[in-house]
Amino acid sequence: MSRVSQPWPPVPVEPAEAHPKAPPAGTELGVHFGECFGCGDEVESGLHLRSRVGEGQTVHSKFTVTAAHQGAPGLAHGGLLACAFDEALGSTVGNLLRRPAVTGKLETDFRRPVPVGSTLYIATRLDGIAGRKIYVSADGHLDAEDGPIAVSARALFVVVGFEHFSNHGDPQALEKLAAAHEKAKRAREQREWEINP
Ligand SMILES: CCCCCCCC/C=C\CCCCCCCC(=O)SCCNC(=O)CCNC(=O)[C@H](O)C(C)(C)COP(=O)(O)OP(=O)(O)OC[C@H]1O[C@@H](n2cnc3c(N)ncnc32)[C@H](O)[C@@H]1OP(=O)(O)O
Repeated sequence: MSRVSQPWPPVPVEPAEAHPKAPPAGTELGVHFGECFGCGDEVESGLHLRSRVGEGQTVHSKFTVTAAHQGAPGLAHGGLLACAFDEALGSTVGNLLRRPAVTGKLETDFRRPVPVGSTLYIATRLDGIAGRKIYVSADGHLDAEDGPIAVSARALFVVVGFEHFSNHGDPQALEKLAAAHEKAKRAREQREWEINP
């Protein structure tokens, strides 16, 4: 079986410019939702993926594989690894472009086994935009930022309106989340004012 992939992005794209209010390089990105399986603090067996903005429309994420993430004994489950990429890619789109978007397509290449106890360093880049379609890809390096690539992924995210989440998800939980974000934003602005009135 050939490993040669289709051209990427598969359609002509515009360069993906980061939003003017996107967090700058070096920013540690917080948890976007405590109950998120990918990054949430409240999910004990979750991935607890952590991300930092890199230079030039990139984000660097990492997570450590635990026994809760096994498929074969001692090895990470492929679906769990795909989940880590969904989170890393989605966080890159959400934070750098600041547009609500959902995963339309996610493709993964599993190149090396990922043992329990290892840390996957995921480097994600924005590849381009075509209307509502955002193309993004990532490489997951084993145990170091420049370690061997164990998994690669490419995804299409589709921009949606906020009603996507209220119509199809849990509107009450969404309101609570929006209120918590607003509170955190006000606290941040207050701190910035105290430092630099
Ligand atoms: C102000 C914001 C501030 C943000 C601040 C940052 C905070 C942090 C942010 C964020 C962190 C988040 C981290 C989480 C990460 C995890 C993400 C997930 O897991 S998302 C859950 C899984 N995905 C779903 O549940 C989608 C389910 N699918 C759908 O709802 C629809 O199918 C949807 C929306 C994807 C598309 O439906 P349609 O009716 O709106 O649009 P149509 O016309 O079908 O598609 C639009 C275009 O996309 C193409 N398209 C859609 N799906 C495709 C596919 N599978 N393959 C190829 N093309 C596809 C279509 O061909 C069309 O292209 P043409 O415009 O005609 O050129």
